[in-house]
Amino acid sequence: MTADTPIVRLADVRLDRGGRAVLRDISLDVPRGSITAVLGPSGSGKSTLLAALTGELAPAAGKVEVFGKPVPQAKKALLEMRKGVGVLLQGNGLLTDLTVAENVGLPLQAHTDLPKPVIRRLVEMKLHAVGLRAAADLFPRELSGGMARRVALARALALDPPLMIYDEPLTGLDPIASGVIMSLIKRLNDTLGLTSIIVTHHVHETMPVAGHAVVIANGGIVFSGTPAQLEASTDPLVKQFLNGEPDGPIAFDAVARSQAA
Ligand SMILES: Nc1ncnc2c1ncn2[C@@H]1O[C@H](COP(=O)(O)OP(=O)(O)OP(=O)(O)O)[C@@H](O)[C@H]1O
Repeated sequence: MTADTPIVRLADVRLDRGGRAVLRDISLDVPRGSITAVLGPSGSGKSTLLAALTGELAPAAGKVEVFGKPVPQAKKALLEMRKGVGVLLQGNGLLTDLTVAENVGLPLQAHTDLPKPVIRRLVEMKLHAVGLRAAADLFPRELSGGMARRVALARALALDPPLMIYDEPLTGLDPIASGVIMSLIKRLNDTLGLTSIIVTHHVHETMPVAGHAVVIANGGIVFSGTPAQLEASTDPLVKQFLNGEPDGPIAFDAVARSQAA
């Protein structure tokens, strides 16, 4: 992989779920060091796209490459690739019986042979990176929603993955905590030299930190460009999504409505 190789590349990808195509003709390059926002209304296929990047879902057509190589199908090779991909899941996934430090240390214990004092030191560094060093001995129930998200972020960073994927990182957070998380995502990306993909429907909170935005709707990519280009777009589909309008070319609640009618 050269410095110019995109960290993630999708070429003419089709992704199926339950025997039907959810996304078609998806082509996308994520350059090293960038922050890319993948936006789209509920049910548009954001999680499906994520599943393709982490190798949970094999493409029905086209190529999905991470770190310059096709995402492996074989279990061992896939696990190896995943060590390089930090994923912040929607639900945080913290284990309630473990302290903050123990939660953050889990990936290091599972995937390295490092001695305990080294793991402890690395955990301290990760907690410091998210501004929570003082919370090391607390249990998840003692944390606010924003703190818990930051602990989950520290854990996702534990193995120093070059690629971070954030799945709806703002769900359930108030505006202040949301602002903290977004600036943290940006700061970590820039200071640690990461590449970040943020999958979200929170357009307005995400645009200030993103360098590139992709909107998926109606089974494909309907916009790809800078946040400024997104803001200036006159495409009715993009405008409907940005303005949160129920009526327009995006049929995002078509099923619910026809059932309700
Ligand atoms: N395992 C599955 N089997 C069948 N259909 C599925 C499966 N998973 C998702 N789908 C369908 O694929 C489409 C895209 O779903 P997906 O969860 O990727 O959307 P999303 O954009 O992540 O939505 P949200 O923002 O609500 O999480 C939906 O129509 C959904 O019903």
